[in-house]
Amino acid sequence: MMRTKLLSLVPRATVACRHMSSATKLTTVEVNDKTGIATLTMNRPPVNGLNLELLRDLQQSIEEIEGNKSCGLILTSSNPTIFSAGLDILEMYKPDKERIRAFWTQLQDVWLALYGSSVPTAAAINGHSPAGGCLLAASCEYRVMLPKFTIGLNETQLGIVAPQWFMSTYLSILPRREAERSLNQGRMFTTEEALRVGLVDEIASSKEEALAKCADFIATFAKVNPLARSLTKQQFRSADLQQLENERVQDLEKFLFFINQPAVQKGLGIYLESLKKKSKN
Ligand SMILES: CC/C=C\CCC/C=C/C(=O)SCCNC(=O)CCNC(=O)[C@H](O)C(C)(C)COP(=O)(O)OP(=O)(O)OC[C@H]1O[C@@H](n2cnc3c(N)ncnc32)[C@H](O)[C@@H]1OP(=O)(O)O
Repeated sequence: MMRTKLLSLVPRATVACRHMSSATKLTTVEVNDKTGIATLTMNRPPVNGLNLELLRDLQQSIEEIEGNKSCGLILTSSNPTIFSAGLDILEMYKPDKERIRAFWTQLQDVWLALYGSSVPTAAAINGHSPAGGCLLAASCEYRVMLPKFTIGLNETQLGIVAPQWFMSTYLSILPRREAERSLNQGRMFTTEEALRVGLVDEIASSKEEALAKCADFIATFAKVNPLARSLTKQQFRSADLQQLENERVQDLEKFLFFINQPAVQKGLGIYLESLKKKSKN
C-alpha cells in the first residue's frame, strides 16, 4: 500500500485582520513515498480565492517541497469544481493600505517560487481556473485538465490589466498571436479549447487520472540528470524571472496606482456584485 506523509497540517495562529479565513493551513503537501512526488493541494473554501493567507501558505509549501528533495510537484485543489477562482477580489476592492502591499508582494513571491521551481512541476486542474488560477497552472511545466471547466486570463473582462509577468507566463506556453489575442479579449477557454491551443497538455476524466498523468509527466525526468534538467529549465525561465526581480518595486507601485483608480474600484465593485447575485440565483 502506498504510504503518504502529510507535511503541512501545522496549525497557524489566527491574526485579527480582514479576510483571515482559517486557523489552520490553507494548503496541504502530501509526498508519495514510492514516487517521491509531492502533491500540493489548495484548500480555501469556497473557491480557493488567492488571498494573502493562501498565498503565504502556497509559498511555504513550495519551499517545503524544494527543501524535502521531492522529485516533483503537482498542484491541485480540494474543491471538486474549482481549481482556483484567481485573486481574491476582496483583497483589491476597497483595500487596506498595508495589506494590499503585502498581498501583491506575496503574489510576486509565489510566482517566482513556482515558475522558478527547481523541481518538475505539473498542475492537475480539477475545476475552473480563471485569472490568478490560470497563472498558477500556467507557471507549471505541464497541465492536465478535467472536462467541462474553463481556464484563462480574463483580466480585461474585469477592467484590469494582467501585468507583464502574467503575459510572460502565457507566452511560455502559447504562440504569441494566441497569447496576445486571448489576453486582449480576456478569453476563458473550455477544457477542449485549451487543449486545442496548447494551454493544457492533456484531458483526464477524473482527478485521480489527472494526478496520475501529472505523475507520468514528472516520471519522464526520472533518468535525466537532475542538475542538468533544473539548470536547463532555469535557462529557459531566467529572463522572465529576472525581469520581475529587477522590477518588483515598480510592479508593486504600478499595481497600487492602477487598483486605486476610482474607475477600477467601481468596476471591481460591480463585478463582485454580479458574482454575488449569480450565487444567490
Ligand atoms: C497593473 C495590474 C493590475 C491588476 C492586476 C490584477 C490581476 C488579477 C488577477 C485575478 O485573478 S482577478 C480575479 C478574477 N477571477 C474571476 O474573475 C473569477 C470570478 N469567479 C467566478 O467566475 C466563479 O465564482 C467561479 C470561480 C467560476 C466559481 O463559480 P461557482 O458558481 O462555483 O461559485 P460562485 O460564483 O457562486 O462563487 C461562490 C462565492 O465565491 C465568491 N467569489 C468567486 N470568485 C471570487 C474571487 N475571485 N474573489 C472573491 N470572491 C469570489 C462569489 O462572490 C461567491 O460569494 P458569495 O457566496 O458570498 O456570494
